[in-house]
Amino acid sequence: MIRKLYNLWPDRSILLRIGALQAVLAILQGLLLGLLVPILRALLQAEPDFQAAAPWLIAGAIGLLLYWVLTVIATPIGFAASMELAAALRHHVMRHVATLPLGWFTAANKARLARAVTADAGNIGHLAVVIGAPAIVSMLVPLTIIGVAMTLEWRVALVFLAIIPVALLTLRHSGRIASEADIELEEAATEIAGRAIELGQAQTVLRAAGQGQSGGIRMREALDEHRASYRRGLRRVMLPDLSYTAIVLGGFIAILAFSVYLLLSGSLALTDTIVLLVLAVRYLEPLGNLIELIGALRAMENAAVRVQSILDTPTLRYLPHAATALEHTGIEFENVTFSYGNTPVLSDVTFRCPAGSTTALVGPSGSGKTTVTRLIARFFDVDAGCVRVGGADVRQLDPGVLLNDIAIVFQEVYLFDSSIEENLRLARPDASSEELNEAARAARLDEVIERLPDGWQTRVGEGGSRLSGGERQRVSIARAFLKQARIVLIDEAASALDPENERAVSEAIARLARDRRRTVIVIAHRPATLVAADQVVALEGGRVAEIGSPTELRAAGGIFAKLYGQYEQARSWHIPRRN
Ligand SMILES: Nc1ncnc2c1ncn2[C@@H]1O[C@H](COP(=O)(O)OP(=O)(O)OP(=O)(O)O)[C@@H](O)[C@H]1O
Repeated sequence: MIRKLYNLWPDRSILLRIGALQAVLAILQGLLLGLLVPILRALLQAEPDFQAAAPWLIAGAIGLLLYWVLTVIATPIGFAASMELAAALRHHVMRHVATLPLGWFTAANKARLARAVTADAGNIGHLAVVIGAPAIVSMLVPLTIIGVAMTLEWRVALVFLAIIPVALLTLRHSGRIASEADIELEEAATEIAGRAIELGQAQTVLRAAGQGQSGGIRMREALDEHRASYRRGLRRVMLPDLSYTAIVLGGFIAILAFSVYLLLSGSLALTDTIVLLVLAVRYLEPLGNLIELIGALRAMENAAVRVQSILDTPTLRYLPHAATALEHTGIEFENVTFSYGNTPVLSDVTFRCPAGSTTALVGPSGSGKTTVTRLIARFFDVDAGCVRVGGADVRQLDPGVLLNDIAIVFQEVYLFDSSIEENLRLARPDASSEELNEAARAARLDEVIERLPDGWQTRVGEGGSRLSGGERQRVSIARAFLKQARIVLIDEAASALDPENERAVSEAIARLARDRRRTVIVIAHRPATLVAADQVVALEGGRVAEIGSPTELRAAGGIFAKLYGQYEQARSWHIPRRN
């Protein structure tokens, strides 16, 4: 896993440089400690021999200087490398999610994504360097010290060596538990982030329903769970951590006891005993640090697993022989079956919208109308059957080709917090001002712009909050005109707009549909839109219940006739009639 991530490093030679530098630093540290042997031997005599110690002291000073210079060089290289890895990871993840089906973007996954590109990528980059360096030091310094101890007293050196396997075994166990605790804690943290996103998105709904507090309760639950898992984690890692510390301390006591025994039995000189004990302290210190390093290493590995799990999410697949242009603008559903996860939504849906026609999609709430439009724009892929646009399976169409020719007018129109002009230009950045004006006129947006304080340059607020729902929809319809899209998918507002917007939006939709160069599919709620359609596809429970012209279906007295009656009734309640 970690190797996979290291492969993402843009310039891997930098890793070799860091590794080599750290190895040199570690060996240098060990050798500097080795210099203690001749120095202490010369100085710890009854008559200290400064002359004998002097060359070793000079060598030590030069070694220390070299150590300092190498550390100064290593620090910025490590910093640059960690930034590079984090940036490469972030780009990689963002490129990947841009190709995922829209269904993937749930609140929980948005939270995972946010953590992956912020904390996780940053930690991986940082820890890769921060752990890498001391890990090399913590391995090489003890090994160098064992080499030095061998030259002094091989039997004590063996005690040094014997500590390693026992320590590593405990370390492995402790690392596994630390890793499990870290995974649990991270899951709780992601849950908090998901709830926070959900809470932000649902504010309007929660407040409107007087449920602002219950939103807070869900958040508090997540926070409590996070705190609890933190405490659980601490309790779980405490015992293995303490055992490891006990082994390291026990190791020192063993070295001390054995060295004193050898001293008392006359086989080890006092100076060598002191040197061995100094070496033992320096030997055990990096071993002691390993417990923290292993925790950080596991945390990094877990972060890498989380990032990798996003990178492993399958992207939309493209069938071979990609079509590079639409032959016509007809749309066909052939035995389409689709579910969101395990929830079946469409079953065996078949219908055809000839090029240039207008099709009204009707059906009770939840019957799958919006899903039909999403499948045409390939926000999701069908489970079975086939959706064809311009004669080609949408999975064969280059995404650019498909979306260039499709404009979508959603019920809830999202606008960016910039000017009306910029929001419109999204549809065609190179449009001339004449084309912008024409699109605005066609969508009856010109009347709205005239009223706004700064006209075209008026900022619309986040999500378009400074415009009414109907006005936002007019912007969206103007985008469709401007884009000159040959296929338009419209989700007509189900709730009644104010009379002025109602008329303007209906007129604009009718104008879009009148142009026979366009194929229009409209999820229709207004009797006027329904009557103007060439055909009606009525869905019920995810199946096609009726297909025919509006007149035929009204006469047939089925589901369409019933819905038509309901819509008419609803209109008569909501729209004040003027006589
Ligand atoms: N992203 C999603 N994930 C899971 N289920 C979904 C998702 N979107 C819609 N559904 C479910 O799929 C079913 C069909 O939804 P769809 O929005 O297509 O119906 P609709 O006919 O357009 O409804 P409405 O008229 O209320 O907008 C519903 O039961 C809905 O809850």
